[in-house]
Amino acid sequence: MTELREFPNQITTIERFILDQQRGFPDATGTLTNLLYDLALAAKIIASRTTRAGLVDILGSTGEQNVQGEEVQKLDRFAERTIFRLNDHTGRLAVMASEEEADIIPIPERFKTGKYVLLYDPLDGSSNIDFNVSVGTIFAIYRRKSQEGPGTLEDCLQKGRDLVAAGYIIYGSSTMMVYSTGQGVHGFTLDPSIGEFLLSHPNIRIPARPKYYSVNQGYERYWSEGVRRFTRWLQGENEEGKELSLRYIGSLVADFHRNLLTGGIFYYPADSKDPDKPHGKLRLLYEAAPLAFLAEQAGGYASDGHRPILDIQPQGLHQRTPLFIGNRSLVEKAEYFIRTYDQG
Ligand SMILES: O=P(O)(O)OC[C@H]1O[C@](O)(COP(=O)(O)O)[C@@H](O)[C@@H]1O
Ligand SMILES: [Mg+2]
Ligand SMILES: [Mg+2]
Repeated sequence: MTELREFPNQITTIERFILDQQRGFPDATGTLTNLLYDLALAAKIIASRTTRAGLVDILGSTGEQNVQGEEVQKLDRFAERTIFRLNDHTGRLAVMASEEEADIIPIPERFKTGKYVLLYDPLDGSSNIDFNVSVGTIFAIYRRKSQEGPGTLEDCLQKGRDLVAAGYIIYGSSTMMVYSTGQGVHGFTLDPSIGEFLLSHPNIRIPARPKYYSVNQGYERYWSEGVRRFTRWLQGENEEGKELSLRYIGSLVADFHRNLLTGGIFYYPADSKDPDKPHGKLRLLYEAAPLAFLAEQAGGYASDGHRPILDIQPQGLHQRTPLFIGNRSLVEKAEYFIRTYDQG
């Protein structure tokens, strides 16, 4: 009988791992290291609610509407407050911005500002919160562009290519934190019995043989010709004999995480469903760019159907973008179908 290992061969906490990575940068001041620590702590606090969701007052709506026009869930609000309150007073940040807040989030005047910029989707997969389906948090870290003092909108509108670090937390059957500082993608699993994130998935690489495609096929009638033909190709209408299986959770973090480990493609294309959202639903700054950074670090690729997500210059805090992300061969195939069958 296979003996179940109580712990990984090597027990490495996220703190230890981040510190070891920092050693590679003699000029490092430890500020980024501490910022990642704070995000790991925020993840533990949010996980302490998600793992007891039905027992604590965290399910359901707040009755408010956010800048996206979506109903704000109690867990959206709790996650938002937790990340803000853990980062507003540390002196590490110049400014923050969140998917839930209309404007940039300044550092309170009574606190010092610092050299980094934190952008985040506090709770991703909100439509799944009340049904015990995996949800997540997504974060993106940039260096400020402005000199000193309060950070600016310009500090938040940076291309994904300029990311210093990005990652997500997934609150699922286990809680994991997956991030990259440009030195590969690494995953840590929270052991609630000791309250530590331990290294469980070092150096994640997207497998070359993809297994799944993930898209909300309920919107097919609103898709362009190119996207519809690409989907047929994924389903097996191709000479390469490729046939992928469909998986769609409806939480971007969870769909991306699965495909990162199994190989595959997630896409949320532009569609004609909602004239107010001609560029699809997902947000460039809080969702597409940070995950694109991870995808490329793991050997994959992310595109808006025409160009790399990481090369898009953001024009606004809540700019939306079509997203095709996963194995490079599949995303490039999507670009080929869109280029071939969709004008413009
Ligand atoms: O219900 P749809 O249209 O398929 O949209 C699902 C998508 O919307 C999202 O929930 C949007 O993110 P938020 O939950 O952060 O608003 C993604 O996680 C998910 O991929
Ligand atoms: Mg989201
Ligand atoms: Mg969200």
